[in-house]
Amino acid sequence: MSEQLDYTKLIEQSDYQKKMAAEKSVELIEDGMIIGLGSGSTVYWMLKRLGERVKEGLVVKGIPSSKRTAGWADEFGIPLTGFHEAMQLDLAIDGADEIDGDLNLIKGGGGSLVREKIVNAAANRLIIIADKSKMVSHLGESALPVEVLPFGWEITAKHISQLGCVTTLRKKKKEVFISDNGNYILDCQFDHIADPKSLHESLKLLVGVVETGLFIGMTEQVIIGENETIKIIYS
Ligand SMILES: O=C(CO)[C@H](O)[C@H](O)COP(=O)(O)O
Repeated sequence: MSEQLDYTKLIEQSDYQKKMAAEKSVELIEDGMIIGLGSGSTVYWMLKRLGERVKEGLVVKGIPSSKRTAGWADEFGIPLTGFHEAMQLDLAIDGADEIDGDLNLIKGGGGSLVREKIVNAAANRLIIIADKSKMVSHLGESALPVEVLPFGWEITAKHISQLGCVTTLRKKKKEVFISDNGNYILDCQFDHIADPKSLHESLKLLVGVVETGLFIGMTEQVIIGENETIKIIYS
């Protein structure tokens, strides 16, 4: 019974930290900006707060990095646009699964890594929001998501595993998970990612690989919710 209670408390605590970091990030949004809208549960809180500011009169447009984010933005009244209207974004705000000391990231836990990378790369500044559990000394504690074409995914998985990992085809409710782009995700568990940049480059050379969840040298600032406080880390 007490174990059950502790577990519930932990969930609530990490959610609270995500909300604090997310709300802090919305302070960086100014009138007239085009914003890259990331994906995930931390971004949910950012969208909720941004929606409140839009209702108060803030004029912004967002480019969503997933269908789910587009749905939430709609729900909160945040106007959306696309790259046909804006090729350069003022700011992107996104979550992460792991963040190392150089602010390199693993992303794609929610399966939106390709669109997230396109949106984040088009932004002048990338702000990452997270709870403190996401900070790691080295990337690779959790599996690295890699989006691959469905055709021949088995052979792509074999080539990826030859780089020194165990690959698992992502499933959701026993069905193969399909990304917003109609592709598969391979979750690749390495012992330790010693050199994230060269791993990313090696993966990108493999036919069938669409994109990796390694986001190297893109982050300007990380906002971490830590218990009752906020920690900001600059690159
Ligand atoms: O990369 C992502 C989705 O593809 C998310 O940003 C990442 O998984 C973090 O999610 P959460 O905020 O729910 O912890």
